[in-house]
Amino acid sequence: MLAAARVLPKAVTFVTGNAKKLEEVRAILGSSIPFQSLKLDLPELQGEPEDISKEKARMAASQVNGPVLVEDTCLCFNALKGLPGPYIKWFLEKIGHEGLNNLLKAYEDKSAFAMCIFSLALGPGEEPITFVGKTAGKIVPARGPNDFGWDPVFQPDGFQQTYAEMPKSVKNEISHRGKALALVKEHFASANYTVQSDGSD
Ligand SMILES: O=P(O)(O)OP(=O)(O)OP(=O)(O)OC[C@H]1O[C@@H](n2cnc3c(O)ncnc32)[C@H](O)[C@@H]1O
Ligand SMILES: [Mg+2]
Repeated sequence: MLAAARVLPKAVTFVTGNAKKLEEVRAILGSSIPFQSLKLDLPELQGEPEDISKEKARMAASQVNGPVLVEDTCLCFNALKGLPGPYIKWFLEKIGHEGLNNLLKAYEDKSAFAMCIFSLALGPGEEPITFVGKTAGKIVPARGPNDFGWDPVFQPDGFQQTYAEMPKSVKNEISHRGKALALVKEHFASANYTVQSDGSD
């Protein structure tokens, strides 16, 4: 039985400063969840990945003044007990693909996992709901086009190609982001949200 419909004042806004993330979210969600997007560089927070994602959603919801979806992405090296994790953005920016490989030079274990945590806040002051997707793999010397973050150095388990080398459709099928969004879709399917028709502002 479907839960009673929760009426949202407007469509959910996916907030990100990253055009590549938005491209993947659009490709994965298709028309399954109607959403709009807003390019906003939210602060890079510190802490546990789930807390970071939730806090991002709280900040986004108060800025948008409505329902928002955000995500925070981590790249976690098992030999480094999960680091760089949520700090991968700065590691990538400062030391690049080669530096990421060098971080693991001292270790035999090159295994890693990519993790995406989406948070949905239905409005300002509302407790965000999180959806986690993880894909296991290993860190390899860069291969493939360099158009999205650390894609060239992450080779998912069971594949001979890095994320960067594989067709986008294959990445989206198996990726951390694809898995997290499958849970977001399930949530929307069961939550039965409706959007107020006169809610434009
Ligand atoms: O505005 P937001 O959504 O925060 O966008 P961002 O680019 O700041 O993203 P994060 O804070 O989540 O930092 C994650 C870093 O990992 C990169 N990244 C995220 N998803 C990726 C993916 O699927 N493949 C490769 N790199 C990715 C991204 O470019 C950042 O450098
Ligand atoms: Mg960010």
